[in-house]
Amino acid sequence: MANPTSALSIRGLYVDRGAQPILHGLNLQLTGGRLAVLGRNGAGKSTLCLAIMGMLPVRSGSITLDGVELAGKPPHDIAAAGITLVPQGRRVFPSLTVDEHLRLMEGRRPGPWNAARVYRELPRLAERKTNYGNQLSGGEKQMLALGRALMTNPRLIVLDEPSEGLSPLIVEHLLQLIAECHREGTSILLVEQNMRAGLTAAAEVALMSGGVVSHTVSSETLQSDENLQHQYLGIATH
Ligand SMILES: Nc1ncnc2c1ncn2[C@@H]1O[C@H](COP(=O)(O)OP(=O)(O)OP(=O)(O)O)[C@@H](O)[C@H]1O
Repeated sequence: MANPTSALSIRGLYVDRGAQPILHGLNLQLTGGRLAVLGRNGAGKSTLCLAIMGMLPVRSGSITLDGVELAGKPPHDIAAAGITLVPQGRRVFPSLTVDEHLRLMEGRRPGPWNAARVYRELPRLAERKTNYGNQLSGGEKQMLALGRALMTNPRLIVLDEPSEGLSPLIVEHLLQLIAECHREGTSILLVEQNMRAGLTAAAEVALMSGGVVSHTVSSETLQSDENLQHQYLGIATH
């Protein structure tokens, strides 16, 4: 039996980038512990992730975690509330070592994750402990971005396209670790263009286009509906 997970509720979210409106009254509910958000390039997925983390201003709307309003709060308050983001592109510092990245996050929130456990679960990082960010491969950077996020012992982890540019083997390893976090009670919001990764990670999928969530469907429904795949992910039907 999984531990109880936190509920994320987003209602009527409007977010702009510069003068351009990007999210247009987006609604999303994560109540079952794991939700994948799938959509094509430009659907607004990264904008959503950054807005949840307080890294883009919310024009209007509500973002709550277990009923506590977070919209309009700065990123450090949102991190303190237990949300962590694994950003698109990994954002690893070129001149910090693997170990320094992890130590930066040490002791932020109590919980089962510490550097020893990150090294145990991601042994490749232990081998690269003294290497600098700019010496890591794409897969190693993604492992570090995930390890660093886990060091904060999050209640909700938001992952923005973690599978981008990685081999299927590495993606599988990361998804296994994410599933383990979920079993321990962390809620997972996995944003992807890669349908396979999204379907593996969650039983429920929010389909995003044009800055809103248009449908929320089960992963079985998406898997069997080629029209939906074509419409939201641009996967060719035949
Ligand atoms: N820094 C920025 N300044 C202004 N507009 C931006 C910026 N970043 C993205 N946009 C615009 O916001 C819209 C949504 O982009 P966003 O990155 O959220 O989409 P996405 O679904 O994550 O796609 P991708 O997978 O390509 O990142 C796009 O029209 C994009 O051109």
